[in-house]
Amino acid sequence: MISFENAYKKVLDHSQNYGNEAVSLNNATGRVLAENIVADRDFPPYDRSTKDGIAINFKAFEKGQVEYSIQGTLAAGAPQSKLNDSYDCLEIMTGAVLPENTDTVIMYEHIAIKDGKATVIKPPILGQNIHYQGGDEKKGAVVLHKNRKITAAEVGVLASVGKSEVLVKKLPKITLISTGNELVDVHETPLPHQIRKSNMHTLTSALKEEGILPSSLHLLDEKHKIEQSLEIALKENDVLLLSGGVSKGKYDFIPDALQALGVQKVFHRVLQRPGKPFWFGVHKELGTVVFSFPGNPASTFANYTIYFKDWFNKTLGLPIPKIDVILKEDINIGGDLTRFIRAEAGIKNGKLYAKIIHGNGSGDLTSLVKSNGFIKLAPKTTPYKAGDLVPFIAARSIL
Ligand SMILES: Nc1nc2c(c(=O)[nH]1)N[C@H]1C(S)=C(S)[C@@H](COP(=O)(O)OP(=O)(O)OC[C@H]3O[C@@H](n4cnc5c(N)ncnc54)[C@H](O)[C@@H]3O)O[C@H]1N2
Ligand code: MOO
Repeated sequence: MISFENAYKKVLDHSQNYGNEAVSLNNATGRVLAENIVADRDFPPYDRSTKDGIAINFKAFEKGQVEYSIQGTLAAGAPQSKLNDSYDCLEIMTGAVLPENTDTVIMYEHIAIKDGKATVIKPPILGQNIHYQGGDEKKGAVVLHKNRKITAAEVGVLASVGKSEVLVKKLPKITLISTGNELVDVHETPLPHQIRKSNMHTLTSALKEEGILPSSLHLLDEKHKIEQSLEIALKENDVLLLSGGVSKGKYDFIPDALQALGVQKVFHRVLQRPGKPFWFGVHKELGTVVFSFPGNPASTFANYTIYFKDWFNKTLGLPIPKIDVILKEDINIGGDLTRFIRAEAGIKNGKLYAKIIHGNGSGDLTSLVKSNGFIKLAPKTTPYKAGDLVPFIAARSIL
């Protein structure tokens, strides 16, 4: 058995690069940018008015002029115009190009208009209400760096630089595989000795949040059948996520089957709870990465969150989140296992605290919905104390 830290490092060391693909802008949300995005022109591309009002030449005001004849009106979308007489003004709308021979915009609320003349009520400051050309970004500047997750704000920037197609990181092709004769489908009524499959649905839902639509497969505990199906799945996928069949039972065929099919074991069994019998390996020729999680629903979910998500982030070039929380209560874990304890993190007085959610061990799925992640406690013979700072692995948004 290896330590958690060692296992975690080995998993991250096997992060992959699946290359890039172009997607249309409207399909880019949630994907990871694979190219630097450069401003194709200055931002903004011209000196623009930020208010509806009048554009003046400030020198006229400095010389004591408060009443200006209105030369005309400028709408956004009209080409640049010119103020012919420095002692007149032009009405200007928000977003319109500042006319030549003007340098200051006064909003309507600060003037009074009567008989084609505008009278200043509130004295302006030179250059007010103008968003200058290149004030946000100069043409050629990198406005978005690659390895960034595309959200609504990035989509807006991509649209404004004319990117109707965007280069993003390719996502791995994933199949989820559940194992076990005791499992029946969700729509079925289980017999007293059966249970409904939940792991595949949990993982499908988790992967959907990452923009991946996985395939899924169920294997009965039959050695030959397992090998046959795994052989095909290994060839057709980049990643396999399995649940069950990896501990010491008489029907736990998965580790042997994977190795017989050429998947190189990186490790099996980790000094952690839950999720101890985790098996991880890579098929060197095919490049398929195999996460074979213990079947207990809470163990599958914990190991998906702890290992797969960080592997996935690293694979896509995204940062791996690191959060520390303050323990709300004492807890004694002892022993030699790294513990991942379900907890509810929340902010109080600007600080992030974690309340432990007491559950019934790895088989207890219901306590997962009461938590928003796991506190990670390294093996320690003395108790952790309320007030201690410990790492937190978020399984959902914590705010
Ligand atoms: N002698 C030992 N026995 C066990 C050990 C051990 O070290 N020595 N480890 C225990 C730990 S810890 C875990 S975790 C489990 C993991 O067992 P497996 O990975 O072999 O999983 P299964 O036996 O197939 O299933 C365990 C449990 O989870 C239920 N299950 C499985 N798949 C699903 C699914 N898709 N949806 C819902 N529930 C599922 C299954 O019915 C079992 O109840 O081993 C311990 N034993
Ligand atoms: O390692 Mo198991 O996941 O504790 O029940």
